[in-house]
Amino acid sequence: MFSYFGHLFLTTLYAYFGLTCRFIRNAPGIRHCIDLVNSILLAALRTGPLPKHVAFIMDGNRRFAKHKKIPVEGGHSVGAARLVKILTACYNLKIKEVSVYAFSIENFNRSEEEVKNLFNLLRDRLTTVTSDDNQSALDMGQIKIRVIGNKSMIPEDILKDLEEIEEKKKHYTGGILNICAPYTSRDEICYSLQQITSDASDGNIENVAVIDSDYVRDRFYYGPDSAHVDLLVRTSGVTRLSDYLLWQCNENSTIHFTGTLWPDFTSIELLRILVDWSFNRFLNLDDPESSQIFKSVPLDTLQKPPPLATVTKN
Ligand SMILES: CC(C)=CCC/C(C)=C/CC/C(C)=C/COP(=O)(O)OP(=O)(O)O
Repeated sequence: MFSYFGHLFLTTLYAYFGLTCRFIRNAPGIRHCIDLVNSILLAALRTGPLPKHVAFIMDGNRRFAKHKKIPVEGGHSVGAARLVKILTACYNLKIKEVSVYAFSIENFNRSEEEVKNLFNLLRDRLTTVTSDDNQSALDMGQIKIRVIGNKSMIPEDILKDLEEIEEKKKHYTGGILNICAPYTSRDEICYSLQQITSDASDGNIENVAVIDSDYVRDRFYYGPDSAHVDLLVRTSGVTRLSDYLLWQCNENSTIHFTGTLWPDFTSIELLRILVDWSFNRFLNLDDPESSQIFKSVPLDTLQKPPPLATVTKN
């Protein structure tokens, strides 16, 4: 119960904080107060349930660029800077694993120039945030970086640099950042099937019954080390999954769509989403067993079908 009221308090504090910020955040000297309230909020949020694995579909970079009348690559660049801020917030909250849809296989249909710019941006940003003198949250938090997807589609020079970064960070245990590029779930499932067929033709499968869901998952680009996704956030008002993490989202995953364009997506908005998630998880609203505690009528009596003997046919 204490925790329940703690969460109520947190939500109220958050609403107040969010409202105040909007009006006063540019006033001189106010930054310190905001940072202080922010750390109190983070500490309070950490006392409740939090997702272990959060994924983002970072959508809306080009529309942002169009609104701001800047070139498309400017939109992607602001988007990448925003990602670093969001990752910092996630790792400060001790969220163990974050996945981002940095490049869908479908994105190869964009102009050659945009594709080239996106890969360069990916390489350059990652090199900067992981360089030894950068002191970013990613490095300070000992975050392992993994490039997840069909690596054979990545230009050779970029792949070489990305693999160097992966190699340098592979022993880190503070958290995981999965950069999905070039990725689609269907491609990942096909990849797993190819591995399984190859296992079979090598004579390594004696009984087909060994091919269960863990066996299929272990042969994904993601590999066996990943947790299922607890929370998937898509920005920009588009309500599609775009072939992202179809297997990794299970029956308990929450999908959150927000109208905010990715470059405008702030850690405050992420906090609000996490408060909602945490609150729902605390009340366990999706779980009929535990939600009975909060309802006066037990759920099973609400939906009970009539006994078979009383059903009459006309
Ligand atoms: C370090 C690192 C991982 C950097 C990633 C950079 C980044 C933010 C990539 C996202 C690219 C992308 C295709 C965004 C979708 O918006 P869109 O281009 O589809 O925009 P739209 O929805 O307005 O058309």
